[in-house]
Amino acid sequence: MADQPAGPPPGQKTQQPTGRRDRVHYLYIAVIVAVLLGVLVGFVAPDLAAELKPLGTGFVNLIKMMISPIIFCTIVLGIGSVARAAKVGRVGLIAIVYFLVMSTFALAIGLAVGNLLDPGSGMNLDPASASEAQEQAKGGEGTTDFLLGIIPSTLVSALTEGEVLQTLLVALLAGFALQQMGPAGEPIRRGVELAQRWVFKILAMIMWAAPVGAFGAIAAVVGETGWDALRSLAVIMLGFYITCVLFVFVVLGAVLWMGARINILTLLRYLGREFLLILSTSSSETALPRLIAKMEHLGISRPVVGITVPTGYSFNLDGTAIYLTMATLFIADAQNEPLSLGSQIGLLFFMIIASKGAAGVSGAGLATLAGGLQSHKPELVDGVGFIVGIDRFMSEARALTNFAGNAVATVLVGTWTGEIDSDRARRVLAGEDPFNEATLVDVPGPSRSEPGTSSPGPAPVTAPPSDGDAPSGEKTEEPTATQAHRSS
Ligand SMILES: O=C(O)C[C@H](O)C(=O)O
Repeated sequence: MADQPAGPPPGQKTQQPTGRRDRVHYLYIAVIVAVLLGVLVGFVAPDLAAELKPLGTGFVNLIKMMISPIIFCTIVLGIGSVARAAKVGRVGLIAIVYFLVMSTFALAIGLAVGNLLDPGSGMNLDPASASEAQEQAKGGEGTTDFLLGIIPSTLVSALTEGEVLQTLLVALLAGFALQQMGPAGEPIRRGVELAQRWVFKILAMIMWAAPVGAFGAIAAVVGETGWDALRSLAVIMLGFYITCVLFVFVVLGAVLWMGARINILTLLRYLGREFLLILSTSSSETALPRLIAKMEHLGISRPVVGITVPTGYSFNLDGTAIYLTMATLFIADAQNEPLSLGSQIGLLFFMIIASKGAAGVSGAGLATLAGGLQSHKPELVDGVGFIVGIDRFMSEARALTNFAGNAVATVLVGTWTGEIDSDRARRVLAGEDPFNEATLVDVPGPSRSEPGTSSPGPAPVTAPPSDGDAPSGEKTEEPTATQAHRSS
């Protein structure tokens, strides 16, 4: 194995402060217990279960309120990475084109599998509270109205109304304006970066309400449709996991082999420790600093890693993309509102844009789904409540797939631009040149928001994953992995 063993090396302490890690595990266990309790209540006391529905709706609303700030920060900072990527010419262009193609392909796969499995059909759920939105939607609007609707009444109302397209428009303008300001805009960029950390912290706090939301949502769904609900939820969950596995091994595997003649298994094995980390935090961003370090260790040049990894974390979230289309079809079918082919194509195009506002922190995929539906198919948005009970488990698969997608992207961009030392890559993947965890303290190069900027000396390490609620890219305020080792 090229990497060091997945567990802590002998004699060294585990890399995370265990107290914080345990908190994440408690949350995970709490969600599982809540889901089981919800199923029980749904079967035993369906009337009571119906009364519990607001718990799920409340949780979805909490998530929904986060969508505008998440999209705004992700896009504003993402524009910075794309602009910098574009400046470095070929590398940036190749990365951006690859991201667009692959994430669109992932969205299309989600649609295809959603159609194939038809997981929501037979649930016949009553979208009662969605009726108002439905009426609104059925009111119909022409193309002109639609286009005019993308323009918010004020710059800030885009952020307060929760309209995805309006938020995207304002975020794009803000991002490009910031770029044009050059160094003078640096304080604002830092402000947005801080705001992003703040927003992710709020999202992490909201995730602590997940057990309550999951309990209410599952109880209400099971109370309404009994075994059908469980069957449908099991089908979508299993279907999503299998799709992600196939996507990683077949799609990414084939592209990686054709593009770089590297076996996906050896790459995944090299990144084994990071996958474990993501599994325990349900957030791909927690492994971002380590991905940067490991890709450089693999022999990919620092500028390529510095451009591809951070930009990919904004624009290449393959797992989230698969989820967005698949979950939308599930919700539509569950509410007996199946989407026509035209509608599905419209959804695809909408999600190509909306998915770029997603982020690699736990719950972000659900927020993007809720926000996307709110803007594109308001009659479906309440249906997010049906799926919220199992979101924590979906989040894992999203995060793992997102991470694998960005690792493969980095190797491919490195290969296509001739910026990889192939001999070194071969040696590293063969286990002849193992990654040294100690180098993590001195990871040089960019942070998430400063792609492409390679610092001459050691840069402050972005925080190693410390808990499921810390977004990545945070400058460390806690001991880094190796600092923790050293001080222990
Ligand atoms: O971490 C990610 O990449 C995705 C996240 O876990 C999510 O819940 O959407």
